[in-house]
Amino acid sequence: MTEALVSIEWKNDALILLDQTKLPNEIIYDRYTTIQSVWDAIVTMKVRGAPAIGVAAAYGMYLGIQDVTGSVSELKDTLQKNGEYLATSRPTAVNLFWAIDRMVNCAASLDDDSIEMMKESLLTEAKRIHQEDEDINRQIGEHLLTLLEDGNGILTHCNAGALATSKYGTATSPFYLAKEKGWDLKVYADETRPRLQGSTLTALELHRAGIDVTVITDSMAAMVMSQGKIQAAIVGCDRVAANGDTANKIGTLGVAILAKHYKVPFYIAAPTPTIDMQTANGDTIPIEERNIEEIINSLGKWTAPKDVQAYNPAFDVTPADLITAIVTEKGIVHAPFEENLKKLLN
Ligand SMILES: CSC[C@@H](O)[C@@H](O)C(=O)COP(=O)(O)O
Repeated sequence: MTEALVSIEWKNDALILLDQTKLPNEIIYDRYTTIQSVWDAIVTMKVRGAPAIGVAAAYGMYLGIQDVTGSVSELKDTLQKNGEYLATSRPTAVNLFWAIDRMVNCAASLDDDSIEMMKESLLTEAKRIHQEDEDINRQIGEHLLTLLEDGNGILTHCNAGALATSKYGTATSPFYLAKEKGWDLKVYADETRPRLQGSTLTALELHRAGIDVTVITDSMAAMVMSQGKIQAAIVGCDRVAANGDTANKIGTLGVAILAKHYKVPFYIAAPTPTIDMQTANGDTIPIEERNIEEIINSLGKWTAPKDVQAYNPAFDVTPADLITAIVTEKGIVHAPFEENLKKLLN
């Protein structure tokens, strides 16, 4: 077991981010002191994963008001504008917009404070968002663990791990907690084309934690399920719509369809900030499309003709009827999701 990697930290008045694009080969931490650099880190996926994007955005909002010295209303206007700017970084993970709103609403609730006090309160709010994420993940893990048994094989896709969050991860949280209990879970990590978050990140963090992890290519998931090696599939999410339809990393939908075929329960690990009751269903979740070079030139060389057409949606939507349960920090939600999510959030 090697020391756990911390992907996001606030230290000496700066945001410290582990550059996830360099993993697993290099462990490089960069220091961020401007909102523009935080925006860039989100766009280039140096920080990625819905909760980590939200936490980074909250600190980015704080960094963006450092030069404001005028009135309280000037500070609020700047915060609003900065929120609109950060919101252009990535479209799918609702945690980004949720964290921006939290910071704007925090400022709105501080009418009478001096500008310095407001800045202080906004830093406290960003730190609270950061700490809450850690607490939420542990609780999600405890709920997920009640659905598993010692010795189970679990398939996961992408990285909904400690690297994508403050600690524990969401989908990976039960793996860490099972380890604390002395259970032996066997985790299969889909490599997750095209950016390989499963092999570069999930395999790395679980391997460092001494958790039994096996990397497979995405196209092997059907085979391992057909061999009876998988007792549950657990994935994270970038946005859960009001009816339970869930956007997550491209390839998740395929895993859900396979799970249904092989009668394997398919669980979404969902922190409540990732549940978006304003979006009625999956049809209106904005799906990010990324540069096609991620597909045709991502392995250090061209893997297709340079000028060929390619299509690179970064997320897909799993319809609610393929989901066995949505596991949140507040409890486990089953169908009918719309009704039960409303009850959970009230
Ligand atoms: C706890 S992270 C949940 C999701 O954000 C994760 O599964 C995922 O799809 C991440 O996508 P990414 O494009 O790497 O940001």
